[in-house]
Amino acid sequence: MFAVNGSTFLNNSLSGVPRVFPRSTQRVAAPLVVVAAVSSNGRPGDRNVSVLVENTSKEMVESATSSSSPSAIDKEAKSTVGGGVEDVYGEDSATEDMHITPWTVTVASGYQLLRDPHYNKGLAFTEKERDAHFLRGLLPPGVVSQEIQVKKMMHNMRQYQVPLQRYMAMMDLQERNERLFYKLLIDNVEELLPVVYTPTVGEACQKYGSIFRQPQGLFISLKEKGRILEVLKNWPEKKIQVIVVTDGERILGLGDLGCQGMGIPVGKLSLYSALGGIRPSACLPVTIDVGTNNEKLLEDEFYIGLRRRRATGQEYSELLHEFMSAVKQNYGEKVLIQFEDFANHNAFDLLAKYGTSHLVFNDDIEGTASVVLAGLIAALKLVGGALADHRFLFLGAGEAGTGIAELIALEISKQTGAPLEETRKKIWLVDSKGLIVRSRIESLQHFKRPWAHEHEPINNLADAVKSIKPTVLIGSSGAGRTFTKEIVESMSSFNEKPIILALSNPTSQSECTAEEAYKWSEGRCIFASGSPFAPVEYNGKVYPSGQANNAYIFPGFGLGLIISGAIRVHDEMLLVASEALAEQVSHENLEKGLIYPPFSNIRKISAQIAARVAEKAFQLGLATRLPQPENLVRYAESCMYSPNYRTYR
Ligand SMILES: NC(=O)C1=CN([C@@H]2O[C@H](COP(=O)(O)OP(=O)(O)OC[C@H]3O[C@@H](n4cnc5c(N)ncnc54)[C@H](OP(=O)(O)O)[C@@H]3O)[C@@H](O)[C@H]2O)C=CC1
Ligand SMILES: CC(=O)C(=O)O
Ligand SMILES: [Mg+2]
Repeated sequence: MFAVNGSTFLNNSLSGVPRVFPRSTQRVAAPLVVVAAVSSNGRPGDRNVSVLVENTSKEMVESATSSSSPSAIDKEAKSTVGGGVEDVYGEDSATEDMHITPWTVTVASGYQLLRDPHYNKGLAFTEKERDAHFLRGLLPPGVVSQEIQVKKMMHNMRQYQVPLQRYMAMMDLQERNERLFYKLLIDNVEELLPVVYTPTVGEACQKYGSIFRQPQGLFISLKEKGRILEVLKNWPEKKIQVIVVTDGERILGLGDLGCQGMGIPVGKLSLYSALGGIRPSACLPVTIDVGTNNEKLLEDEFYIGLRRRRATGQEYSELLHEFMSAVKQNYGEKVLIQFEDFANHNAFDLLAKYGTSHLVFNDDIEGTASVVLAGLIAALKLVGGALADHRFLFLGAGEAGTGIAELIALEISKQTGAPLEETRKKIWLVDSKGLIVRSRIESLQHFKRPWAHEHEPINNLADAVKSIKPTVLIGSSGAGRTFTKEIVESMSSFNEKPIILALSNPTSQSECTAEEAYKWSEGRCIFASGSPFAPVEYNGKVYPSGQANNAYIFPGFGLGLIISGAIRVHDEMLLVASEALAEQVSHENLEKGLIYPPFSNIRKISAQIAARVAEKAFQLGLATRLPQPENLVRYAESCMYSPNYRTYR
């Protein structure tokens, strides 16, 4: 760490680039707005705001609207008045040739309240609320609790045989009754995670155009170049804390899905709220549409995005730069921007470029690294030895593969004191052309070069396994069924307990299934996968397997950044997040062969991760939420969003 011009540089970064940050940013509480008024510039986003009726008196509405009411418009103007009888706000007194602002100030009551997903409670509105909020007659007379609503929804969900129908039912619920959606997801996380997240979200993105009903998130396309700040202001929520952004070029292991990648930021942010307790209103899903190279989508009449091939080079980077600048201008220094499912030829560069000026996190590179390191730390309790005693082989040398590799090397270096260049030598990667070796260095992308060790060329994984004899085999290729019987048997021939992680998503792209891994290793392997597999029965024994997915990390990681008011991400935070997650793996989990804790406990786990990340932010001088809270775990828990209904006056 070193200081230049009042900024501190941390020269230790997964992206290989020092992260830089100013030291003196203070947290400033935003004023509480009770009644939203029509803005003087007539922006729709500022204008059409619903507030609960109990907060609003007639005088407040009048005073809030008077400054910009069209009654202030020059009444001397000629021409006819086109609106008939003058309305209460004076809008109709504007003559036909005048420009007017089409604004409304409404209270969320009656019919509108039932259609506002933030406030709607459906049949759970009490008798008193039905009276106070003009709901009489708009609902059937029965009153039910939120618990009964959850029970009914789960009953209905289980009737659907097709996963995509469940996904659509969940999205409909999110659009209709947000709190019920989150209550359902939190209380049934293990059952519903595969619906709103991988694998089903993958299929949803592939078919996004045909299942599209209501837009979710913010779409920023090349058409909006030069106006991105304006577009951000169209989003109805103002206090954004986390943005998940994709350009749709590498959606899970499914490739370029263009604008239809929107399912991913929407899904990830649902997990931010359900698993990490970030308020839904503070979350903003964004898809940047620069076109797609997916010919099938370009020809699909239901495709929702720009019908052009992807912008690259300057056209691409200018749009991204405008977006990054607009975000900072609109939301300030402490909004977390999570890059998700960008192709690797952009992902590493974006992380390096904006890591020094924004609070950015690449989930595929950094979140995945942290979750896999956690699983490996836990697995050591089953296989023995220290990390440094193991040999690692990856199939896939992209974002996930090289990100994980770098964090493992960093952890070994931290534990042993050996230089990073040395610890990297324990790690080998195979890409589509074979083992990454020194003789290939000239043709390698920059993020692969640190892994080009001395070795004769090998062009396939099976031979690489035989030659390297890894103790840990990690699949991060996006290529399904690539861990063959021969490969798993080979791993099992020189390891008593081979560690095999098939990280690729969705299930169709998994390098092998749980059943294959346990069967081919005769029940000896320690297995986890990116998408979930049901427990496997082999030789009379049941083997449950864990989910090695960054969903364990990013919600708690983001919470930690937010509650500490962190202004930059640092690799040390990834390491402590891994340690915190590994500590949550119990003896009972390990006895079953599980190297991750169950998701059912995830909010408590996220609070632990958040506390450690926040603590690290304070230690590094990156936190701005001062003074530091005494008990960070309790503080993290107290900050978490609860989906329980609120009582309306
Ligand atoms: N479980 C989790 O939490 C996460 C899982 N993932 C999953 O990991 C997968 C990869 O993601 P990411 O790293 O971002 O993707 P990238 O495109 O960055 O990297 C893919 C890598 O796999 C290599 N590859 C592709 N096909 C083959 C093949 N048949 N044989 C050998 N190597 C191959 C590519 O080789 P080349 O470079 O030569 O083209 C490249 O090195 C995806 O399926 C994604 O869903 C990603 C993030 C998190
Ligand atoms: C899990 C995830 O981020 C991915 O597969 O891309
Ligand atoms: Mg991803």
